[in-house]
Amino acid sequence: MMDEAAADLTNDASTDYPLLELVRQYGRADSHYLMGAVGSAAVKSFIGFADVFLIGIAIDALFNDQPLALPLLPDAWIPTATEPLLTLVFVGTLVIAVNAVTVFGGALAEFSFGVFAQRILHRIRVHAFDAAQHRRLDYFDAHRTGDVMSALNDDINQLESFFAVLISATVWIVVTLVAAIVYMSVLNWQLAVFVLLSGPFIAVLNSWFSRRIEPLQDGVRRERGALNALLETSLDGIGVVKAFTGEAHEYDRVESASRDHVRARFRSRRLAVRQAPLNRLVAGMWLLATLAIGVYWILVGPPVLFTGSLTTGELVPFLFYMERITLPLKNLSGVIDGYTSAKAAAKRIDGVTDGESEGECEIADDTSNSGFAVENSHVCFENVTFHYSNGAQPAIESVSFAVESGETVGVVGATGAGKSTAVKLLLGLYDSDDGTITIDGEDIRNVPVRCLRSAIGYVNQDAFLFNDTVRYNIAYGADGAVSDEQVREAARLAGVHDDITELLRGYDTEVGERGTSLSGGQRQRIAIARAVVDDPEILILDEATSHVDTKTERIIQDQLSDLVADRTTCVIAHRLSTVRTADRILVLDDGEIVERGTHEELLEYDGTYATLWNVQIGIADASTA
Ligand SMILES: Nc1ncnc2c1ncn2[C@@H]1O[C@H](COP(=O)(O)OP(=O)(O)OP(=O)(O)O)[C@@H](O)[C@H]1O
Repeated sequence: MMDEAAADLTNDASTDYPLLELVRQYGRADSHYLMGAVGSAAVKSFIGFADVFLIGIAIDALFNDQPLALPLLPDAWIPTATEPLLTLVFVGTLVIAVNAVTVFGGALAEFSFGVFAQRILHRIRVHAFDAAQHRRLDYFDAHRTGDVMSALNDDINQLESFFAVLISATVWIVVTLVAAIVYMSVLNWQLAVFVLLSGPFIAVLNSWFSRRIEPLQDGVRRERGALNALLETSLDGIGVVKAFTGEAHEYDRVESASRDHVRARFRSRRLAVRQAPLNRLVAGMWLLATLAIGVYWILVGPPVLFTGSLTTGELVPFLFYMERITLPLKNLSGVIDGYTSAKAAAKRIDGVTDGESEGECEIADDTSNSGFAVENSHVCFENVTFHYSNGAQPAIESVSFAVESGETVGVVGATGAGKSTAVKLLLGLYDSDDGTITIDGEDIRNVPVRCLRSAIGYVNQDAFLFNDTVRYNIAYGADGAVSDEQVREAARLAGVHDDITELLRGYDTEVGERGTSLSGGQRQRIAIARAVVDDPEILILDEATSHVDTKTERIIQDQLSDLVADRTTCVIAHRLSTVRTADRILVLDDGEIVERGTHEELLEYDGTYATLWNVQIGIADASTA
């Protein structure tokens, strides 16, 4: 079963024709490939049908003494009835020419469909990824990362078979049916009408199946997403799994999710496999009935409701065409199955791309394009209240404070008090429910996200590092646009330069997945270097030195003091010595500010802060005793 806590990715509000919408949105630039492919496939199928027609005409010319009537060819080219060998060679050459056109048309169609498929998939993949990374953070609170990855990977790959194979198969089916009907009508229009009467039966049968298969395909993709999400979290937390010998538990969870996926797939296949034999049965019955009518007509005369004559040379190709129709009908169920599966994938991709994004400003090389640049970095919270979408209580309630330009403010409070939430609101990662947050007097809702965030250097509690070199991770803070010397300077400020030079490959050392080849303290300091490398106007350190010993922390603070001196800085810390020298300290409790002042003022006030301080001093005394 799917994890109930995570929302389903499928966008049920999506258009009824999500695949058509994808082609319209992303396929326009390559529509000439699509047109070329459809045209080649149509020519291939239509011309390919001429061989049987030619053979039928040859039969009547050779055995029934009828003239060789070949439409579109000048009479002077056509052999007369007195030249049977020439007739045979002539028709044989035409059949070879028809097959050559068919082979060439088929190759051209395959090539063009392939190019179109790869180009449109590239655009969808890149756009879907970009849309995903611009979704608001609460989207990722509500959906599992593995599920989103499954949409960006599995579901987009699923579309490959739609663009590269299914469109061509559909064209083939349509053209085959149209061509067969045209050729059959030319041979005998009355028998062709009889064959057409099978159409409504087949249409009703297949629409019944597709209506039932579609929700089952949605279920398949949902279960696949859930399985992927589980695989991702299990492997992501492999260290914890091993430490708690949780392998058997993880195995059971994956086994159960895989079983759910197999069941969902089985439910949809079980229905789909009945479709092909039923189509075949209807087509076979019609073929037999046509054969019976045709034989009776040739031997006895026209049956009731039929008039005129029918020759063997007409009936034989007619039956060949009917047989050729049954082939696409046999494939119709596979095409419908593939189509519903691709439609389910498209709805999930739509679930990623269609929704509220962060309103990113045009990606500009400099902030001047956006019309706003943070200058004084004066930050003000006014009566800010915020609930997480899945939280019962507000994480922040009626919070008001102002940080003057160049000031350092410390934020302390018990775990879960709302400290990190406050800075996430300042970064615009979430939007407050009530109240306003301003920078330099401008509501941050009106400041383009890119401009806002490029003005803020942020070190969060995770100190997440990318699986790349130390240099890459530090330079990331400035979009990679910094010199090696700037990277080293940032590392010095963060007190990690010496540690880096002692690594095997210095700044070129690969830090491993999430930086696991480094110590927690090294990771935090590299994250600080990343935050300061671009010389941001505002610096936010959220538990940025919690893994660093107090001596190293003091060194970092001394080194950062120059940097911090002329910029607005917000330091969140549990260790109160970290914020002791701040210009102002805010004490948060249960989402509200309960005390504010300098270290000395708060000690004198003798409230929550003083109690916390005394406890920490007591711990320090106990440890040194
Ligand atoms: N993404 C989230 N979705 C739902 N609730 C959240 C989310 N992040 C935090 N919360 C809740 O919001 C409240 C405030 O969390 P926050 O992380 O701001 O606290 P904090 O003071 O920074 O805690 P700590 O010192 O432990 O980091 C907590 O009750 C927490 O459970």
